[in-house]
Amino acid sequence: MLISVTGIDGSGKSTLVRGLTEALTSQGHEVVVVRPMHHDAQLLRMFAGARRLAPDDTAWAQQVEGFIGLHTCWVMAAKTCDIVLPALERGAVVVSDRWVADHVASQGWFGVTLDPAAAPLDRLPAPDVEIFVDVTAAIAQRRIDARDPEGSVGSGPEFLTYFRERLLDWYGDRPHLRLDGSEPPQTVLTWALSTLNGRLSR
Ligand SMILES: Nc1ncnc2c1ncn2[C@@H]1O[C@H](COP(=O)(O)OP(=O)(O)OP(=O)(O)O)[C@@H](O)[C@H]1O
Ligand SMILES: Cc1cn([C@H]2C[C@H](O)[C@@H](COP(=O)(O)O)O2)c(=O)[nH]c1=O
Repeated sequence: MLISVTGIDGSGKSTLVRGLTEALTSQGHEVVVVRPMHHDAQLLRMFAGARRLAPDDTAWAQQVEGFIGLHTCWVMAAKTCDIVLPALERGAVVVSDRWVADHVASQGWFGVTLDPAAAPLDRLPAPDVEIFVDVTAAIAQRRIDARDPEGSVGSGPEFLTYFRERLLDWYGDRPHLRLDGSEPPQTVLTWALSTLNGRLSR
């Protein structure tokens, strides 16, 4: 089973992923956690360098953001082939910290339109359960400020507001489990498990 956990930065995705991993492992499931969009530090420095090379050149900036957006799609494809598909084939529960929804919803902020014909997103497996941990931008920003006083890539109230609105659009009529991430972590976990345990025991 593939479970994706989606939400704006600071919404509590990683916290929920950790709770799910612990709970499902203790029930006897093999749980594999993946962060399909996570870039290593060297790649992030490369992106930052590319942005700095010509900061006032709009055409260059668009080219760089387009490259980063598309590159991330291929990172997801590679991690899916290396980690997700083999785990699903042997019957493990895969818990993914972000999935396609996160990437598609955030890219407009960077001026990037992902062309499904050029990006492999349509070929990635659809999650069996999509969990959307939803919090307001203000709550997320407070948590990010407390966690990363230096700031991080996905921060800033305007970005978070944009990202959340696009996620709400994305999930408009798609089946998903939306959880109120402003509740305490244990409450969010209990809600998620009550849905998952019904699906996993089938
Ligand atoms: N339900 C919650 N209530 C209060 N605080 C929470 C809750 N969930 C997570 N937090 C805290 O908020 C911060 C962000 O949580 P977490 O790292 O899980 O979010 P995230 O969505 O994975 O963030 P990012 O996408 O930026 O990595 C952490 O300091 C965490 O302890
Ligand atoms: C939401 C989003 C993020 N990214 C980038 C930003 C980070 O480098 C990673 C995500 O890392 P995380 O630790 O797993 O949150 O990916 C991106 O390229 N596209 C996005 O939509």
